[in-house]
Amino acid sequence: MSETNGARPPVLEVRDLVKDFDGLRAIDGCSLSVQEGTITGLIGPNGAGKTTLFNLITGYFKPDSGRVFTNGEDITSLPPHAVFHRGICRTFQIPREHGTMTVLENLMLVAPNQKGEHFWNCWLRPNAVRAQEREIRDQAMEVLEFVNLTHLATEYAGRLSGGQKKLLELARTMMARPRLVLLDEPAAGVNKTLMNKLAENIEFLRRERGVTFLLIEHDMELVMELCDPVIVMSEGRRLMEGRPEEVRNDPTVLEAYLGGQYGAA
Ligand SMILES: Nc1ncnc2c1ncn2[C@@H]1O[C@H](COP(=O)(O)OP(=O)(O)OP(=O)(O)O)[C@@H](O)[C@H]1O
Repeated sequence: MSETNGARPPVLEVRDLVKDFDGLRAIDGCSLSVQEGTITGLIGPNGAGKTTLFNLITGYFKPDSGRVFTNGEDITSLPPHAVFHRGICRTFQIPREHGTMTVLENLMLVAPNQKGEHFWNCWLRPNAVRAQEREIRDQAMEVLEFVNLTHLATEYAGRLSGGQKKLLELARTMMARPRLVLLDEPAAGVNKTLMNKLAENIEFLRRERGVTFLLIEHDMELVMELCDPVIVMSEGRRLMEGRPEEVRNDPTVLEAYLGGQYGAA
């Protein structure tokens, strides 16, 4: 268990993580934590290690050293499905929808503990399986309404626009009733109207459902509007953390961006 000094442990804590790729140190002793009920921003220049950190937290990569905790439980190197079962969901920079399934089916697939997954239930308890399927469908329709995609329920997910796919990703995480959602560049490729909708939804889920968010984003307008605190990563570790306005005005942050490939995000 993580040390907590009597206080409630953070929903996510990363301690001294290191990850090398063929001699390149992508994550270099990174430590940070995310407090429950926040929308925490994770920013930093290209190549700072943000996506790699997400992959380490969610079990897609194994760290060379260091630990990851959720609510004090050590989840270092657990496989992705085990991390998911601890209430941690993520989205990807490039949405990973099932293109040949409908939008509704994409959502229904995510619901946890489906009775129909077990052969014996289908055979011995068909009514229970059907009742649960109806329940999951209703939940999926509710989620679709929330993200304004009801009119696309029967559309193949592969035919959605880039922005709609981002909303579908958020909808998929909602189906899993997560405690912590890691969003990788939710606004990238999304038009202003959909981006506002996305921001509204994220804030609603935090406020009304108690979901915590850790959000990688290059769109500083969105970060400033939505995130508090903001963590800045540079060269594989945490450079600083603060209120959005503190981060924006910090000279070391500016320097990290100017030293990076593309200047300030
Ligand atoms: N699978 C991999 N194999 C080899 N190198 C990798 C791999 N994944 C990431 N890297 C390298 O690790 C470093 C950190 O990359 P990462 O994608 O985590 O940065 P980032 O902060 O998410 O960047 P961006 O904002 O551009 O998405 C980069 O130098 C990248 O080239």
